[in-house]
Amino acid sequence: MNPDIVFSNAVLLTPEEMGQADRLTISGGVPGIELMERAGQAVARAAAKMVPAAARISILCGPGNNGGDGFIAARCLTAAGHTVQIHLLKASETLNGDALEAFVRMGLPHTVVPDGDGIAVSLAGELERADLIIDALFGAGLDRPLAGPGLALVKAVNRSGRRVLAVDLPSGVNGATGADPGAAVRADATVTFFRRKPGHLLNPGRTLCGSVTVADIGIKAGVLEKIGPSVFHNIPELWLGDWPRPDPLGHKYTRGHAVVFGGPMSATGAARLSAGAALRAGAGLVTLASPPDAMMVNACHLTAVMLKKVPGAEAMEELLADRRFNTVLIGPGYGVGEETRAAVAAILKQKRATVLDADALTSFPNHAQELFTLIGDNPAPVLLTPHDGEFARLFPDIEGDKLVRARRAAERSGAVVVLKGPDTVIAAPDGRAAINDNAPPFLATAGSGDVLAGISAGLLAQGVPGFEAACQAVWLHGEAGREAGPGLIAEDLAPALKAAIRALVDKTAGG
Ligand SMILES: NC(=O)C1=CN([C@@H]2O[C@H](COP(=O)(O)OP(=O)(O)OC[C@H]3O[C@@H](n4cnc5c(N)ncnc54)[C@H](O)[C@@H]3O)[C@@H](O)[C@H]2O)[C@@H](O)CC1
Ligand SMILES: Nc1ncnc2c1ncn2[C@@H]1O[C@H](COP(=O)(O)OP(=O)(O)O)[C@@H](O)[C@H]1O
Ligand SMILES: [K+]
Repeated sequence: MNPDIVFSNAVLLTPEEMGQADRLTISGGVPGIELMERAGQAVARAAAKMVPAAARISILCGPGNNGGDGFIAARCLTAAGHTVQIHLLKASETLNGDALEAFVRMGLPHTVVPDGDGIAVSLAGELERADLIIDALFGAGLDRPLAGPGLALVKAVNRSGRRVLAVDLPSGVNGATGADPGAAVRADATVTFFRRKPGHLLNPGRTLCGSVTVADIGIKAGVLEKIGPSVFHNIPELWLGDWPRPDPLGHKYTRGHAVVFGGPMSATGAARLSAGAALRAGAGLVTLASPPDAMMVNACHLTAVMLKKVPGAEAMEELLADRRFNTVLIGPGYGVGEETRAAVAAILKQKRATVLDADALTSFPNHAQELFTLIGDNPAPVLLTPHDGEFARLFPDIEGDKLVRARRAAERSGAVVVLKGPDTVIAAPDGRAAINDNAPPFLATAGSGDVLAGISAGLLAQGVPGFEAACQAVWLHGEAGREAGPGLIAEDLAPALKAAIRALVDKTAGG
């Protein structure tokens, strides 16, 4: 990975790390109120784009700096000719620091939400008539589930059915995990500052944010050197430097040869999907190794993918002795049980780049440590691509949010773990992690995961390092899903991959 990535827009910061960026900037000579001014002005600009001229805007302000951003936005929007109603969750006497300064600078009339578990009918009515509600209740400082008037206000906002702009995060969403313990605001748009947080990408946070924009508030990227971020947004910027560009003087063997081990006659489709995707992802050659009974059906369906008959363990070892097969994929449609465990062990002992998916994961619940030892002894990259169910079987004691679970699993197994779903997390044993957000829900279709495993193998075959190959594969899978669009089935993904790769290569003009 390019070391400059820690300064890039792909960086994600936890609320604590964002606080550190804030403190480093302030100690570097930029007053906190200046950061808050820029943040509040960015919120006002975003709000102005969401409403007509002379609109009615209700701004809900919490007791901390999130509320401070709200006061600045209120001042700017009033100056721009909008009618702004300001509601404080706590009396202004409780404000301090930059938020108090922002309140004083605002100098506009406001009301304080009375204590209790409900809100006044008049406030609920006002929210229902607003052209826009700005949620500046809680952001990075949320440290417990909402309760009392804060909770009542959030519920009223969601009941109002009006457009909502959240400041930094929808109130109630945990910036580090995306969790919404209790309740949270459902926003149409969110303006955050400097860099995104994991909670903007992990569900349910991502859905609650609506569209996210990141405003520059004058924090310099240089502060990131001290913070040392390790969690990233899975965007091309993160891994473009490792994108495998074919050597103009090369040949098919210089692009790698992936072998996919397929299942018996009754379950051949999954491995074929993987093999086709590996070829589309750029592997120079792909061989589908099948048991004898599956040869005919595979032969009837395949053209560019090559076939090899593998009647048993001995034949498998013979095939793997050929070092030109530089990447192995096993699992899709392979079958669950002891034979699969033995096959996986034989593969990992060959110390090749390896992708273990589906049945290759499901075969190990009571033998997980055995698997992790084999992975630890293999210096080549190993990718595990579980969905939540497969993950729970392999790592039954690992709990927590998705980011924490994927990172712990990677650390324990020594593999790159791709924990799949709408917000797939890719985690490396060295602590790096990336969160993906480009996958459309149409990807939840039979065989879609087999395609992802195949793309991963195709990239590993071209020599891409494990973490980067997994990130590239997950992103391309998402792009292929968007390209194929509604109504897609897994067979559509490999052809759509061509357009996704073309768009990527055109963008980088790197060929
Ligand atoms: N770089 C930065 O860190 C910047 C931060 N800014 C704003 O500052 C915000 C963070 O400010 P704060 O750290 O003051 O945090 P918040 O304003 O998000 O909330 C903190 C306050 O809310 C209370 N609180 C937390 N959870 C609660 C709950 N569930 N119920 C009731 N009260 C609760 C806390 O005790 C504290 O008083 C960011 O979200 C952003 O909007 C901006 O002003 C610009 C710069
Ligand atoms: N709601 C969703 N939104 C986006 N992507 C999804 C969603 N649900 C599943 N996916 C993706 O679809 C793929 C499904 O893989 P998997 O569960 O292994 O299915 P299969 O075994 O049928 O191939 C994964 O890459 C996953 O991230
Ligand atoms: K907020």
